[in-house]
Amino acid sequence: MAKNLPFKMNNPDLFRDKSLIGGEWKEAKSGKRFDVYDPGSNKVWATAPDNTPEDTDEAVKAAYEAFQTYRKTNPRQRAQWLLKWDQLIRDNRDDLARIVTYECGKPIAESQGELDYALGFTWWFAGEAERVMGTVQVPAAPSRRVFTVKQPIGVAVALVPWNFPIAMILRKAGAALAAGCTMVVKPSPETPFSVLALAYLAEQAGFPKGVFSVLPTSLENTPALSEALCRHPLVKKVTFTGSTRVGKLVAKICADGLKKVTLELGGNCPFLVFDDADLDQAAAQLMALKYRHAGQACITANRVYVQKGVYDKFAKILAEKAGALKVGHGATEGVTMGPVTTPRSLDKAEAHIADAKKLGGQIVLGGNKLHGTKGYDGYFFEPTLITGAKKEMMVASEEQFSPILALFEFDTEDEAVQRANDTSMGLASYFFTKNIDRTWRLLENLEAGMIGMNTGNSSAAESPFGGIKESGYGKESGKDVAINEYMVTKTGTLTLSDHY
Ligand SMILES: O=CCCC(=O)O
Repeated sequence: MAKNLPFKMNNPDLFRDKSLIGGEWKEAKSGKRFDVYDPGSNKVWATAPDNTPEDTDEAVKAAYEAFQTYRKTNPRQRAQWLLKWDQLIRDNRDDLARIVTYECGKPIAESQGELDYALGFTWWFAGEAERVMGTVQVPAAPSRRVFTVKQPIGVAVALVPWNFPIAMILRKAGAALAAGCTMVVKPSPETPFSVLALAYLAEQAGFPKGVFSVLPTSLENTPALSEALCRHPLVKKVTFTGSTRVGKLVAKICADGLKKVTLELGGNCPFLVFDDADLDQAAAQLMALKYRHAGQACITANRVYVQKGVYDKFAKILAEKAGALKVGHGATEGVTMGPVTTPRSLDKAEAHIADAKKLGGQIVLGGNKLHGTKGYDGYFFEPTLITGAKKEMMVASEEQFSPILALFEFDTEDEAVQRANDTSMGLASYFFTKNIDRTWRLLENLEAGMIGMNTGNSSAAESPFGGIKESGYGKESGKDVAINEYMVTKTGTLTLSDHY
């Protein structure tokens, strides 16, 4: 199956290019397939079945049928399947990383890093499966006893993005499968194969047929197929990671069927650097956060506010570090920044640069599309640094999702907080300071679901992940909160007839 791939695999069976529905590998009912491009070369490297709404009913019904027995499996059994899945993913880490690189462009070392991060979820949720607990209570009515039990909610649908195709799936599926739910996944059209490979390994791990199904679809059919899944009466839970615009549509559609929803949406995250910060630490963290996957993470630093006294020095450190990035195909040895994943991101990046220039920003590094120039066929954009950024610029109000780093200057802490919070979104905020009082004030005053304090990386299986404001609702990962997203709580009340 994998013989015409542009890269070698240690385990060729891992490459799957059919849908997995109720334990069967299938073509779409229409028989149509769509092209998947390598963003590093702008070439089609494989095709996948182009499912449409007519394919959804079979997948959901199979998941519903599987749910009837899976919901009753012992939590220890579910933990054992999750641990077996975890081990198989670990054993196939390097092959999976290669697929991720050809799907979304990130350098191999970053794809491997994504696998290591993602394996935290299978491991963590294996533990969570056995620790779901209810409560027992003596209420005000003396002859009664009240208790709660938690049960899996039913068939869950996951609508997942292309920027972290392995991690986003394992974060959602780990929680759902630990809870006793079955899941139908609609991967992004850019990244079907990493999810199908995970599905193959889930089968090998022993999960029963229909517990984990995958329906790839093209960009053209994504809205209709997603809507059909969200509207299906047997679907009880929808989890979505993506833009705030689409998240609002998902919430509206799911409201019709009163489905439980988790939304991980846009970020527009601020990153504050105070005069007393360790600038080398702040710069190292910012480089990893901003240029990781060419700026395409929901929690990336979108607006970097630097206090007046260190602004020029910090800009100089960043220009040196960003200037040293090696841009190229993610599979090429030594490359530290790959392409953006879709050509649409290049258009947006160019619009942001033109707007920043018009409003007086200085492009101190990069600023140009490389795609179609100097032998770059893929969707490459130069690592870019803009100084003199202003709040009127597009880079302040829109998520860049490209390797553009915009530096804004601020004077006081109050001003920094006001500007950081001046957005409809609230996913993550970051700050760098050595002042402990300020640290506590900022933790309380910044409007975001996750606060990075002298760090640009706070994502981990053990930590609740999720935003506030228009960055969505619900939590993924972390103790209790994430698995609860896939459960319902039932209250039992017992009256004792011979109350003492
Ligand atoms: O892009 C969103 C997810 C990034 C993360 O999990 O750290």
